[in-house]
Order: sequence, then structure tokens, then C-alpha cells
Amino acid sequence: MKKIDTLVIGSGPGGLAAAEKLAANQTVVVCENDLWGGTCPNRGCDPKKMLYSAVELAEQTKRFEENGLKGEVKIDWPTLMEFKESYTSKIPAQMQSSLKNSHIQTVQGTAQFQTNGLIKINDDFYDPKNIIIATGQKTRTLTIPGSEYLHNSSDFLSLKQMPKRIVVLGAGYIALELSNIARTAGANVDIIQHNDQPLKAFPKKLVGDLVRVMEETGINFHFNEEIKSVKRVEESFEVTTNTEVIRADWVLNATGRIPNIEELNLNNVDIETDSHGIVVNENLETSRANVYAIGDCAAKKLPKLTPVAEFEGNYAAERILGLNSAKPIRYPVIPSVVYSTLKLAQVGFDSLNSKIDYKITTTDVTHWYNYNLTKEPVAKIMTVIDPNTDRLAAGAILSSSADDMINQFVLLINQKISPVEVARTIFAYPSRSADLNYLV
Ligand SMILES: Cc1cc2nc3c(=O)[nH]c(=O)nc-3n(C[C@H](O)[C@H](O)[C@H](O)COP(=O)(O)OP(=O)(O)OC[C@H]3O[C@@H](n4cnc5c(N)ncnc54)[C@H](O)[C@@H]3O)c2cc1C
Ligand SMILES: NC(=O)c1ccc[n+]([C@@H]2O[C@H](COP(=O)([O-])OP(=O)(O)OC[C@H]3O[C@@H](n4cnc5c(N)ncnc54)[C@H](O)[C@@H]3O)[C@@H](O)[C@H]2O)c1
Repeated sequence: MKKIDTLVIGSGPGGLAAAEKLAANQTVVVCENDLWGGTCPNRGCDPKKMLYSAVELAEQTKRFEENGLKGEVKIDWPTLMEFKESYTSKIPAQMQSSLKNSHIQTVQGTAQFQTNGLIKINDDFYDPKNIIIATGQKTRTLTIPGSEYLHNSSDFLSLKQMPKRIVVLGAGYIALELSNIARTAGANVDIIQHNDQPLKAFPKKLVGDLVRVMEETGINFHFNEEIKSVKRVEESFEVTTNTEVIRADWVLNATGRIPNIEELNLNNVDIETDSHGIVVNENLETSRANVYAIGDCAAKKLPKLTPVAEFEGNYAAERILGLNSAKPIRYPVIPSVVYSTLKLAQVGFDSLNSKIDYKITTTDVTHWYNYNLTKEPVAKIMTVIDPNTDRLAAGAILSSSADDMINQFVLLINQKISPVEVARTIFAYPSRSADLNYLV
């Protein structure tokens, strides 16, 4: 039996952040049953954004055709995939060796709780003083006839050739991001959503604009459709809903992700779970002493994002080290971005106070100098101002630069910067950040 200070289960952004922080003071083991580094760098944020970068440039170039940028731009999918793989193929080894360099022991295998509280990994038993569970999420399985034909986002990010016709089930983050990549790379795309609320957590007005722009690129949205079955017909597939049959060469299941906790055998030690994941208190402690859950696998009403997992990993490590022993975790505002035909970003909406009558303004900036420059089909900025302080409380942006611009909003909100202070600032010109003066 191996006695150690802390066992971290899962080597994604959450687990890595925790392990690195603990390593200077403790004996730490990180256990991983798949790719070192977890979802984000191997089959999530990073590879997606590498494909997106080419797609974004191609879209931008097409928009500028009538303004003097001539010549056909075409995505060469196999070469683009090679570019992506030039990064992803090195990640697991890099991540594992960086852990080893920090004197963290790495074990390849599945961690499973035993009834006596020990953890079994391969043929070894571990008796850690603390455990951090950071096992992430996985694609939700749809229980419909033909579900065996469905692919997930990892399959998409490894496609050798772009299929001619793709049907995408769901209209959330993954659906809207990967549909845009597929469409720009030449596929015909149909998106099927069971209600009329794509990207439910984002402001409806801006989502409506994004859907319209995606439709203009040729993507077909089918709302309020119940997916009944997927049937193989020779080399292709038929996706049947309550009202239609759509032909596809490839079907992506993007109907959501669920906690990846089955293999842990949590019921052996009565660790409480619900349908959103492992139940934790405001100190990220599970129902069992000295066992923490962080990142995507924890049941919390927060966006499941890489920086959130890292923030929680740091917090759990500090708590184990006794650095924040009494303080509950306090999150700063959390921005989220959908990287689609345009970028849709938001921050602060989940921290609004229902008793305050905020001043909400949506400004159409499509024809403002800095947006006209890139000929965007639409660009809008929504601001939510607290009338008591005149400060920005929340905001949303739809534009090609929303991912960077939203970080300006993050700073304004977190640092409580007033409009007067913004007005006293000299920003570089011309730049989109310089428009802040007119917006807040
Ligand atoms: C397609 C896609 C795109 C995304 N894009 C973005 C983005 O642009 N921005 C963003 O912020 N977030 C994005 N995300 C979300 C982001 O990837 C996750 O929020 C983040 O990876 C969560 O980190 P984590 O450490 O909680 O879990 P993960 O990164 O999922 O890591 C968990 C690890 O635990 C391992 N594991 C599971 N069970 C066991 C076990 N029993 N024993 C041992 N190991 C185990 C898994 O193999 C995995 O490697 C995206 C996700 C997807 C799928
Ligand atoms: N850019 C980013 O930050 C980014 C990108 C990708 C994923 N992620 C993270 O991963 C998580 C999972 O992403 P996701 O897109 O899989 O989930 P999601 O929850 O964002 O979207 C799932 C969509 O499928 C719909 N749906 C559910 N059941 C359905 C059914 N039977 N038929 C048709 N539609 C159905 C839902 O209404 C929803 O619109 C996100 O919540 C996010 O935290 C983040």
C-alpha cells in the first residue's frame, strides 16, 4: 500500500493546477487513464481554436473581396489537420514530463475507490491523506435507435477528411463552433435543436443575430425538432425527427456533456453525486472528509471552462496546504466565448442582483469605424450598467474580436473601474478598445 500526501485523479487543467501548486510541499501522485493534459489541449479548446484560426481568416478574407482582397481562399482540411496535430501530438508527453520535472509522480491508469477508502490504480493500492477528483466530463449518450452511428467532438477534431453533409444534434457551444468550422471547410451543415433556445445561457437578442449570420453562410437550423432515430442507408445516414428526414454522411452528437465519474466507484465510499456531477460545498469538499472535486466533474452552476477548472485547482491546493483554511471559494466574474462565424462573448450576467434595475443598452456598432474595417456582417455590444454606481455590471459582445474585447469588460467589472476613470484613460488609436469610452 502506498502512503502519499495527495492523489490527484485526472490530469486536465484542474488537476494540473492543483498538483503543481502542491508539489513544492507534498508527495503528490497524479493519475490519468487517457491523454495527459486532459480535454482542453488534446481534444477541446486548443485544437478547436487551431482549426478555427484558419477558418476565421478564410471568412474574413471572403468578406473583404469587394474591398480589394482578391483570390479564392480554400481550406485544405488534411493540411489544416496536420497543423493541429503538430501541436496535439506532443501534448501528452510534454504534460507528463512537466509533472515529472516538478517531482510529481505520474501513474497511467484508472483510479477507483474501494469500500475501505483506499484507491486502486492498476494493481496498486494508495492511501492518500487528501484526494482531488478532477475527472472532467464526457459526451452525453443519446438513447435513440442508431445512437451507435453518432460521433462526438473528439471524433470531429480528428476527422481525416471533411464529410460532404454533416448533421449536428444540439445547438450549444460545441454545435455552433464545430458547425462553423465544417461549413467553412466545405461541408453542408444542418443543426437540429429540440427547442428554440440555442446557446441558452447567452442574451437571446445576440444569439438571434449569430444564428442569422450562420444561416447566411448556408447552415440550416431546425428548431423544435425531436430527434427520433439515425438509420444507416448504404454509405450515408438518415436522421429522422418528428417532422423531417435529413440525409447526412456524418452525424455529430453535441447535445451536451455529462460528468465523467462512473469509473471512480464513488458509491463504494458514499460520495454524494447528482446529475450535474460530484456534490461539493463552498470549499469544494465532497461529502467525504479530505476528498475534493474540482473543474468539470463538480456539480456547480458555473460555466464548465478551463480557467474555472484551473481556479478551482489552485483553491483546493491552497486549502490542503492550509493557506485559505476558513475561506469559501470566491469566484471573480467568469467570461465565456463561443468561437463561431462571429464570436459571441459574455460576462457578469450570472452575478446580477435581481433587486437592481440595471440600465441595459445594446449598441449596433456594425458601421462604427473599427468594425467597418473588417466588414463584419453584424457587430453588437450589450452593456448592463448598475444605476447605483454607474459602473459596468455585465456585458455581451458579438463581433470578430469579442474574445479580446470581453477581457476589457472583465477588468472593468473585477477592478470596479468607473466610467470617469475610463474617460481619463488614453487608449491606443485606432483600436476597438478605444471605443470603450463611448460604451461604458
Ligand atoms: C470541444 C471542446 C471545446 C472546448 N472549448 C473550450 C474553450 O474554448 N474555452 C474553455 O475555457 N473551455 C473549453 N472547453 C471546456 C474545457 O475543455 C474544460 O472545461 C476543461 O478541460 C475542464 O478541465 P478539467 O480538469 O475539469 O477536466 P478535463 O480536462 O476533462 O480532464 C479530466 C481528465 O481526467 C481523466 N480521468 C477521468 N476519469 C479518470 C479516472 N477514473 N482515473 C484517472 N483519470 C481519469 C480524463 O481522461 C481526463 O484527461 C471545451 C471542451 C470541449 C469538449
Ligand atoms: N468556447 C467554449 O468555452 C466552449 C466550447 C465547447 C464546449 N465548452 C464547454 O463544454 C460544455 C458542453 O458543450 P456542449 O455544446 O456539448 O453542451 P451545451 O449544453 O452547451 O449544448 C447542448 C445543446 O444541445 C441541446 N440538446 C440537448 N438535448 C437535445 C436533444 N435530445 N436534441 C436536440 N438538442 C438537444 C441543448 O438544448 C443545448 O442547446 C459547455 O457547456 C461548455 O462549458 C466550452
